[in-house]
This record gives sequence, C-alpha cells and structure tokens, in this order.
Amino acid sequence: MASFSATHCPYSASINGGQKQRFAFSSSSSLRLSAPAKAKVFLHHSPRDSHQTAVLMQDGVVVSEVTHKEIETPKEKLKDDLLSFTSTKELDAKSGFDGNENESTVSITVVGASGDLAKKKIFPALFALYYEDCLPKHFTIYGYARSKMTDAELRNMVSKTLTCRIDKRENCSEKMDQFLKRCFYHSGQYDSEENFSQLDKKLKKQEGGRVSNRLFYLSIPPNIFTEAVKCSSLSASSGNGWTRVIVEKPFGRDSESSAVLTKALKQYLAEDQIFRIDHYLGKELVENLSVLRFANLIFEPLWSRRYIRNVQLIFSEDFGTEGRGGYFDNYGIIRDIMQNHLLQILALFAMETPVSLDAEDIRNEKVKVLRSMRPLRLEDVVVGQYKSHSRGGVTYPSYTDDKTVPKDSLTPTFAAAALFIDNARWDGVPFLMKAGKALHNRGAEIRVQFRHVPGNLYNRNFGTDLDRATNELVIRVQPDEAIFLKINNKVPGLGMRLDRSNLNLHYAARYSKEIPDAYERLLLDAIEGERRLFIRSDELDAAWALFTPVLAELEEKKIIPESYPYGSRGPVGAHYLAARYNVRWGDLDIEQ
Ligand SMILES: NC(=O)C1=CN([C@@H]2O[C@H](COP(=O)(O)OP(=O)(O)OC[C@H]3O[C@@H](n4cnc5c(N)ncnc54)[C@H](OP(=O)(O)O)[C@@H]3O)[C@@H](O)[C@H]2O)C=CC1
Ligand SMILES: O=C1O[C@H](COP(=O)(O)O)[C@@H](O)[C@H](O)[C@H]1O
Repeated sequence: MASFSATHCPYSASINGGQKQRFAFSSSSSLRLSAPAKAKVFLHHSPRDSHQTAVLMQDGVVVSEVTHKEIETPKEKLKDDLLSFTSTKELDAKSGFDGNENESTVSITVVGASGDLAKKKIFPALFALYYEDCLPKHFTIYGYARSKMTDAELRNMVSKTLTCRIDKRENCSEKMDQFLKRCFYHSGQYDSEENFSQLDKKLKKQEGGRVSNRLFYLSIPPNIFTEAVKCSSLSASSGNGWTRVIVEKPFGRDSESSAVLTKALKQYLAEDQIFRIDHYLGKELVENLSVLRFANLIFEPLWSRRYIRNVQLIFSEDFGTEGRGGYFDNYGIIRDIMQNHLLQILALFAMETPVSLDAEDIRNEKVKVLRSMRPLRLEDVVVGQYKSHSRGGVTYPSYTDDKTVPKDSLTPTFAAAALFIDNARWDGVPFLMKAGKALHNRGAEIRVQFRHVPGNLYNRNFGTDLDRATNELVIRVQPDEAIFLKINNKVPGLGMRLDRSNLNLHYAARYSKEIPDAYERLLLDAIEGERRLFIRSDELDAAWALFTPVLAELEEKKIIPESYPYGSRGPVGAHYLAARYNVRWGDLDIEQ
C-alpha cells in the first residue's frame, strides 16, 4: 500500500462553516495513512443543527463519515476520528480500487483545442490548477480538433497562452515545462467514432492500466455538440472510471432547440455526466453572493420586497463583437448574456435558503425561483445595436461593419429588461437587467436599491431628491472586485450636513491573493464531481421558458433595435424602461 497525504491544493474541495470553502492542509497537518492517493477529507459544519461532519471521499464516492455534535470540535480531531473509523479495506472496496495499482488517472480532452476559448481560458486554467497542485498526480491533457498539429505544435501554441499569477511566480517556467510535457494532441473529426477510438487508444496508453477517469471539454460551436458527444461517448468513454462532459453555451437558442439538444445529449450521457458551464457562476463574487446572504445576519432580514425597492443586474463591455460576429448574429445579447449569466446571478440572489450546500439543494432552490418568474413581455424589453462612432481621431465600427454579420441584421447588441418574481418574497420588485457590447466601460455588477427611510427626520438635509439618499448595496463582480454599501452619514463639524459614503470591501485592498479565474474553479469542480456551479436541465428549461416568447416576438415582429454610438452608455430607451418602474440605473450615478 502506498501512503498518501491530503492534497496541498489551496482550493481542494472542503465544506466548512456552512459554506463550501477550499483550503490547504499545511504539510505539518497533512494526513498520512495507507490508502489510495485520491482520498480527500471534506469538513462540513451545519449551522442548522450545530453538527460538524468530516467526510472521506475518493473518486467522488463517500467512503466514510463521522459527525460530532460539538460545534467547536477541532478540525484535526474530526479528521483523526474519521480516519480511525475508516479501514483501508473500506476505502479500497468503495472506490473501485483494484488493490494492485493504487492510483487513478484523469484524462482531460479539450475538444476544439485549436479554438479561441481553449487558448484564452481552458489551457491557462488547467495550468493554473497544475501550478497550485490541484490536478491529480496522474493526469494527461489531450487537445482534439480537426486542424493538423503535432504534440510539439500544440505545446508551442499552449505555451504562448500560459502565465503565472502575480503572487505565484516561483519555479514558474519549470512548472510550465512539466505541464506541457503532459499535453498531447490528436487530430480528428468531431463526427468520427473511428477518430475518437484512436484517441481512446492513446488515452489508454497514457493511463497505464490505472482506473481511468475522463473529462471531455466541448469547446466547439453548438451545431457539432451532439455529434461530438455521440462519438466521444461511444468510442472514448472510460471503461472503469467516470466519464464527464463539460458543455459550453449556447445550450440551444430557445425552449424547443434546447429541449432537442438535451434529448440528444441524454441519448449518450446521463444527466450527472453533463456539466453545463456558465462561467459567471465560477466568478469569485458570484460565489460570494450566497455567503453574503446566508452567513451574515444583517442581510437576510432585509432581503425581500419589504426593504428592497429594486435589483439591477448590469453587464457591459467596452468592445464590440469583433471576431465573433458569425456566432453572435445568430444569438444576440439576450441569449448571450441575459438568459444565462445574468439570470443565474438573479436566481442565486433571489432563491430561498437551500436545505444545505449540496448541489441538488441549491439547484432545487434556483429552479423554484426561476419557475416563479413571469415570462418576459415585449413592453418590458428595450433592444439596441451599436453604430460607428469617431472619438479622439479613432473610428469605431458599427456592429454591421463586421464582415460575418449581414448588413441588415436586427440582432441586438444591447438589451434592457424588467423581470418579476411572482412569489411572496419578491412580489412587485422589479429586477432590471441591462447588458451591452461596445459601451463606455467594462463591468458586471449587482445593485440592490433599498426603500426610502420612512418618516421625514432628515428629509430636509437630503434635499428634494430622495433617490440620492437611498441605501444601495453594490456587488461589483468585475473588474476590481468589491462589495460596498452606500450609507448616509453626517459631515463632521458643528453643522448638520449629510453626506453619502461607502462602507467598502475592496478586494484588492483586503486580500493580497490574486483571484482565480472562473474557469479554474469550474474545471476543478468538474474533476471533483462537484455540480453546484453547473446548470441542471430543469434549470435550463425554466430559463428558456422565461425568454423564449419575447425572443420569438422580437424576431417575428422584426423589432428594429435603437441605435447607440460605440463607446456610449447605450440607448436612451433603457432609461424610459427603468423610469416606468420608478427606477434610476445605479451605474449612471456620478458617485457610483
Ligand atoms: N470564445 C469565447 O470567449 C467563448 C466561447 N464560448 C463557447 O465556447 C465554444 C467554443 O468557442 P470558441 O473557441 O470561441 O469557438 P471557435 O469558433 O474558435 O471554435 C473552436 C474550434 O472548433 C472548430 N470549428 C469551428 N467552426 C467549426 C465548424 N463550423 N465545424 C466544425 N468545427 C468547427 C475549430 O477547430 P478545427 O477547425 O481545428 O476543428 C475551432 O478551432 C462555443 O460553443 C462558444 O459559443 C462561450 C463563452 C465564451
Ligand atoms: O459568455 C460570454 O461571456 C463573455 C464575457 O465574459 P467575461 O468573463 O469576460 O465577462 C462575453 O464576451 C461573450 O460574448 C459571452 O459569450
């Protein structure tokens, strides 16, 4: 038997304090026992019943667990108890360990490896995980695409995309070399079982007879998803471990096409093998949303129609669709950003307290809130499209200047919408969404505007514009992550003048650590079988049900989008929409 030590990955999954956290065991506290290398200890503290539980998992399977009633039980004691209750035999039997080779492998195949997303996000995220010791000891990465490339050419391509974190540069080039040695390439068609069989042979060789776990990342255009899933699952699934498939959006373009895609995927994969990625769920501040709500007493009592006047979900990019017009024109901003990223944030924001932090409990609550929403109506939507604009001697293009976009395209590059949740908590509260490309800045944020203070004690000091005195909680997802609360306070001095100030959690000032990219978190979760941040098929159905009618109407009625200049704040219609619900967009506030 080989000995193992608990992972040194600083993000290794652990549930603690009611919130899934990832933390490192320092080398002094690392666990050593005779057991296969993939065993990991998860600590869970349930604030509801004051229990603490330690769970030993291997390859996604719970091997053993102990629970202590005392909330203060030290982590080390929990771990010791757990391990003393767990025999090596138990570990071996439950993990499918063959007793001969005590380690399993993970093979990660990036399908569409020659593409933009693979280069920009997936390979760099895999390297970051490797650098942090978060990948299993035995792993192999395969690039798969039609382009002809040798292993060396793939490594060369990947090497150009790798960087080290600012705060982690030690032995970086050495680590890059070691990582690249684990990267290989196989050229094949996406609809060829034979080509995937050839890949299977290569994977088997790398896996060397160990228990093989396989992750396929489909980083390819949606029209070839189904064929790629079919061929990879029929010809290159693992024979003795798990096989999981990460699917990139778009998951269809309306309810009907999404259902067709889901049905097609489920011919070859079980739901628990499908990891539908929404990378916004992997962003640090989106993860923090639940912590903010459920780990702080002060917010939850305010989190309802009683105190919240409106909620705003805002996404903006200061560049157009340059280079992605071909894809974008078939989808538009509502499908590209609102139906997925912003709606997922809304669901997390508005859901009821889940029974636990278990993936299914969280996803159950998200589905409930999505199903309580009113389908979006045409009169509650404003669409826009950017036009050419010259500034400082530079001319920025129109959306339709892109050669891959038809000149008469009506595809919206901007949209604003008012959504409503018809449940007891949120009845009547407008949830305003705004998303646009080629705007004046890049950012994503959640703004919660609270009701006005009742009575008129300080109204005289606020002046006539009560909105200016509104408490506002801002969760700035990116860039320059921050959470701040706008409050009213007295200007120091003998007089009585009121001022607006921010109680500010500014991440760069508070934490010296660089924030990991969303793709790192999501890839690690997929490897560990953690589904919390991936979209379940019923969530997807509920999301499409909200947007499909209005998307159809926009297309049938050929609604002409309002023009807005490249680099502006978007069409004026967005202000009229907000004003209809007595809302002022918070991001337009000069003080921000
Ligand atoms: N790029 C991004 O920022 C984001 C992308 N996505 C999604 O991720 C997936 C991948 O995106 P991205 O990397 O930009 O896509 P690409 O257009 O770069 O395509 C990826 C690879 O797929 C192959 N491919 C492209 N078009 C076709 C085609 N018509 N038929 C067969 N193969 C084709 C090409 O490889 P080869 O020719 O070598 O086979 C290409 O390198 C898409 O679903 C996209 O919607 C999601 C969020 C952001
Ligand atoms: O999914 C998408 O997201 C990106 C924006 O992602 P971010 O992490 O850079 O904010 C967007 O540009 C793209 O159009 C969309 O498909």
